[in-house]
Amino acid sequence: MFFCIQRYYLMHLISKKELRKLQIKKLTEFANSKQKLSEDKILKEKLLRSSLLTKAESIGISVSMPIEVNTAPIIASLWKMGKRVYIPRCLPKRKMEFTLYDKNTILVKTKFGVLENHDSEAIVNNNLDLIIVPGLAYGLDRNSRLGFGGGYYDRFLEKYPTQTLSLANSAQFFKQTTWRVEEHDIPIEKLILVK
Ligand SMILES: Nc1nc2c(c(=O)[nH]1)N(C=O)[C@@H](CNc1ccc(C(=O)N[C@@H](CCC(=O)O)C(=O)O)cc1)CN2
Ligand SMILES: Nc1ncnc2c1ncn2[C@@H]1O[C@H](COP(=O)(O)OP(=O)(O)OP(=O)(O)O)[C@@H](O)[C@H]1O
Repeated sequence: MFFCIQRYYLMHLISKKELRKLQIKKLTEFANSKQKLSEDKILKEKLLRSSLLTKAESIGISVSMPIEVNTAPIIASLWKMGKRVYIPRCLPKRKMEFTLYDKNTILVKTKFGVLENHDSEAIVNNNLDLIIVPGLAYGLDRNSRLGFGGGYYDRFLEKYPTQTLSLANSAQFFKQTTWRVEEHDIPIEKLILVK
């Protein structure tokens, strides 16, 4: 019986690649809605009240693209709270590091479309108290996460384990993980949901 159920679920799991494509389409449409604006606000407020955040002094957070939860107002609040904010930058071999981000930082757009700090003198810190991990989809049953497919966060977190948190709007979260989770996929410690 157990094996039959397990087989049923395996047969109905979607590949990460397929779901990525579906989610990018869904999130692109959602990005233009009023609902997204209101959910961004709710998620920001919930995050700022969470104990993981209040306890953390150094925080890793990405500069969002339009289809992601808007991190600009979150970063502004973190600065006001006196937190040290670090943003990721991609390195060769799908590696990533975090660089200090303050009001004087100049951001450069990469080929992939994200803003990064490319200053060679930037302060690098990969030992952060908390990392807010971006994603396209999250599964509530396993705290699983699907990203853009670079494998940057899984590689990074394997080397520099720390507390992780993700913000999930209504277009990003799934009650069940309907995609094939792989061995290298690191679950997110805390998911903050819009509802
Ligand atoms: N806002 C934000 N920043 C982020 C991430 C994210 O998900 N969101 N990342 C989360 O991981 C990292 C960047 N993730 C990436 C994921 C995939 C590819 C990628 O597929 N690149 C193609 C080339 C794309 C092009 O040249 O246009 C490749 O390497 O083949 C690049 C970056 C770090 N910064
Ligand atoms: N820790 C790791 N060590 C080696 N390879 C890895 C590791 N994590 C991921 N990979 C490889 O990177 C590729 C992309 O992984 P995956 O599909 O999990 O990316 P993702 O989590 O969606 O992306 P991202 O973290 O950049 O948002 C896969 O080929 C995977 O095998």
